[in-house]
Amino acid sequence: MPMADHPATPAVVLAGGLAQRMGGGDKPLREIAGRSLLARVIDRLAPQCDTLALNANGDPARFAGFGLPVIADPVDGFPGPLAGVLAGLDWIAAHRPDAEWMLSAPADCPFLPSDLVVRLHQARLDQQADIAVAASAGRSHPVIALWPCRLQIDLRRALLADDIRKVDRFTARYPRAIVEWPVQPFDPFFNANTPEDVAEAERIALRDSR
Ligand SMILES: Nc1nc2c(ncn2[C@@H]2O[C@H](COP(=O)(O)OP(=O)(O)OP(=O)(O)O)[C@@H](O)[C@H]2O)c(=O)[nH]1
Ligand SMILES: [Mg+2]
Repeated sequence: MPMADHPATPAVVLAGGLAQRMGGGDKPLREIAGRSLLARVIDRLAPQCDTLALNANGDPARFAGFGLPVIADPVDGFPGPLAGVLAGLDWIAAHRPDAEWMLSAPADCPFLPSDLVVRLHQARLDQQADIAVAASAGRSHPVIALWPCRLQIDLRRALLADDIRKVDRFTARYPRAIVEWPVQPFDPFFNANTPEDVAEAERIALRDSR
C-alpha cells in the first residue's frame, strides 16, 4: 500500500543483466539464506510501492512464481540498466497512466531500506529535484532512484538517438537529489555481484534475522 504522505509509486525491479561477475546464470534467483535475491527485493519494496513489475530479458517463465508482470528491454542487446528503466516507464504508461513517479531498484540489493520511497519523495520535494537517487557511504546508486514518468520520451531519445548508456550521464541532465542512508548496522544498498558478495549477504541476512 502507498504511504499516505507521498503519491502512489509503482516500481520496476531490474533483473536484466548478464551477471558476469557472478559467473553467469540468473543472479536474481540466487538464494541468500534460503530466500532468493529477487524475493528479498520484492519483500522490501512491496510495502512501499503500490504496483511491482520485473524487467528481464529471455524467457519470462522463470519468474512466473513471483506472480508479477515481466517486461523485456525495449532495446535489443544488453544496453544496460537504463533500458530497464525505460522498460518500466513504458509499462507504467500503458498500465498505470495515473502514476507520476516510478521507483527503480536492482534485483541484487537484498537489504533495501523500508523508508526508501518516502525519503526519495521527501528529498525531491525539499530540493525541487526531478530525480531522487539513493546513496550510501558517499556513493550514489544510480539505478536506485525515483523517476518522473514524464521522462519516458526523453529517456527513449537518449538511449536510441544519443546512444547514452550510463545512468549518471542521463540523470545529470536534470536537477537531482542525492539521498544518503546510514550504513550501520549494514549498508542497505549492499549489492551482490560476486559469489563472495553472496557469502557476505548470507552473513548479514542471518545476523539481521536474529
Ligand atoms: N534491463 C537491463 N538491466 C540491466 C542490464 N544490465 C544490467 N542490468 C541491471 O542493472 C542492475 C545493476 O547491474 P549489475 O550489478 O552490473 O548486474 P549484472 O549486469 O547482472 O552483473 P555484471 O554482469 O556482473 O555486471 C542489475 O539489476 C541488472 O539486472 C541490461 O542490459 N538490461
Ligand atoms: Mg550489481
